[in-house]
Order: sequence, then structure tokens, then C-alpha cells
Amino acid sequence: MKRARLIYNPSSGREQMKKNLPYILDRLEKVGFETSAHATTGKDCAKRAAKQATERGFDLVIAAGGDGTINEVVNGIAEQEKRPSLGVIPAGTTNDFARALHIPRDITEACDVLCNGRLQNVDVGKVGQDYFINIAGAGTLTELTYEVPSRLKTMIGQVAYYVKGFEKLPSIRPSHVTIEYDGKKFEGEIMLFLVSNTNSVGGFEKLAPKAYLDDGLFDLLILKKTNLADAVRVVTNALRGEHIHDDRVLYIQASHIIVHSEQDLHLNLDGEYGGKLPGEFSNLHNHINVIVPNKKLACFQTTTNESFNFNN
Ligand SMILES: Nc1ncnc2c1ncn2[C@@H]1O[C@H](COP(=O)(O)OP(=O)(O)OP(=O)(O)O)[C@@H](O)[C@H]1O
Repeated sequence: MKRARLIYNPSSGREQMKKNLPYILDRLEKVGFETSAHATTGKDCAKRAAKQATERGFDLVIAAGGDGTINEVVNGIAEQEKRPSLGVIPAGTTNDFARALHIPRDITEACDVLCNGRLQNVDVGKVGQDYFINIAGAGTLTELTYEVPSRLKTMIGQVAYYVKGFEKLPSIRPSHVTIEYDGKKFEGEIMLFLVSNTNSVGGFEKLAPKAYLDDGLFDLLILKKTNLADAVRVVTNALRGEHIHDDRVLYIQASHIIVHSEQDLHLNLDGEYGGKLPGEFSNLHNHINVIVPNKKLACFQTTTNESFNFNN
């Protein structure tokens, strides 16, 4: 019998997970999984739990929470040689990764994906000893993702990010960086850079419009030094995916990226603090198997038809 380990964050999003737990486990049992669950208690708990589940030979590890929980679960399994498949139940505030994979927020529909979905290979990003599945970045603007207080996020959801973003816009200062990508080089003053694996970031669904999750490439976005009016224009255009043509923006695809900064810049990995620059980003092509909806999805180049095999 296949074994599934549900790792959930009871505090994420609007704190719905505790109530939904029996329903999720019941749905998994009905399709033939032997299930167990682990509630996280704080930082790195989901990572430790995912590592332990991998070592114990679980076939499926399900991350239920926001992007931070998914990031920790990915970090727990990505280093291991024999990796379990990954399932996702979106229960956070922005749920960028689930959104990119078209996994619905509705708990019944998210369980439908887990029970009837297909397995899909997904690239994973690595920087230093850390992994990310969605996005990495640095620059003052990216720091707002961990400055938004969790109580505010619970109360007003995604709007909390925009409130904080507009509050910060006037105080953002440029940084001098060198960015090497697949043998080429950019040097200059920037407001932020993003290394993206998915097209949906921070609620902006067209931020990296050419990104595929299984192409072995990152989408690198650089916002060059701008004034406030330019920054507002780029952000507004980003809602429609039109920012990539702006002369203040560089949009590049690459599998290996090295970033150095003169200033003390902090890295952000999937919305959580990820140490300081310099950083060397490598794309681990098709590193993890994720359960996704059983249909053709625009975020993948290749569609696999493999479903969860309960017989071996
Ligand atoms: N029981 C808990 N109580 C409080 N915080 C927790 C608990 N378990 C995990 N955490 C913290 O929650 C963070 C991850 O939150 P998560 O991403 O799941 O939800 P979110 O912040 O609401 O959503 P999003 O990341 O989409 O904005 C981690 O930093 C982790 O340290």
C-alpha cells in the first residue's frame, strides 16, 4: 500500500487546515493511501518533517500551507537521492506555486487533484545549500514579503502585500550588482532582480510570461534603476505581462546565474528570508515529481500521462 504524509501549517492563510484535516485524510484513504499527518510548529519544522518522511520511504509528501511551507517541504526532499512525489494543498495567503499549477484553493477540488491528478516533473532551483521551487530574488522591494505581519495576512490576505508595497515604494534605493547568466554579464544599478521558475509570482500571474516549470531554465527579471513614476508604470504593466518590453526591465532565460552585489543585499527564496548575496543559482531540471490536475497545462512544455501507481 502507498503511504502519504500530510505536512500542514495550522497557522497559514486563514487557519482553515485544522478543520479540513479529517476530510483530506479520508479522501486519500479512499483512493488507497495509508495516511498520516504532521502539524508544523514553526520555522524549519516542515523541512525536518519532509526529510524524515523521505528517509522513512513515504511515496507521497503533501505540503498543505502557503508558499513558505511548500518551500520547506521541497528543501526537506530535494537533497535526498530517492525522492517522494509532492502533493500541494494551497492554504496560504498568495499560493503562487499552487496557482501556477492550477491547483484550486477549494479544498474539495484540491483533493480531487491529489486523488485523480497526474505526476509531472518539475524543475527546482538551488542557491548555495538552499532550494526554491517558485522564485528567488533580492532588492529592497522583495523584502516586503517577510515584513508583512502574519496577523495582517490572515486578516486581509493578499491585499496586505500591496498595502506594504505602496508604503515602501518611495524609500526603495538602487543597488549596484553584477549578474552573470549562462556566460553573459549585466552590471549596473538595479531596484531588484527575480529568478523565477514559474510564471505566477506574488499574485502577478504574468510576471514571467515565458516561464515553463519543466524547461530547465530560470526566467531572470531585472528592474533597473528607476524613479517612482517609472516603478509605478512597470508594476502596472506587470499586471498585464507587458513590463518585459519596458526599457527599465531586462527579461532573460538562463539555467545558471551568479549574482554579486556591492551592498548588503538579502535573498528571498519563495517569500522567505534566504541569507545574503552573493548567490549562485542552478536549475535542477525535472528534479521533483508533483501531482497536478489531469489536463494539459500552459505552464509545462511536456505533458506526462503518468498517474499515481498504487500497485508497485
Ligand atoms: N504552528 C505554527 N505557528 C506559527 N507559525 C508557523 C507554524 N508552523 C509554521 N509556521 C511558520 O509559517 C511560515 C510559513 O507560512 P506559510 O507559507 O505556510 O503561510 P502564509 O505565510 O500564510 O502564506 P504565504 O506564504 O502564501 O504568504 C514559516 O515561516 C513557518 O516558520
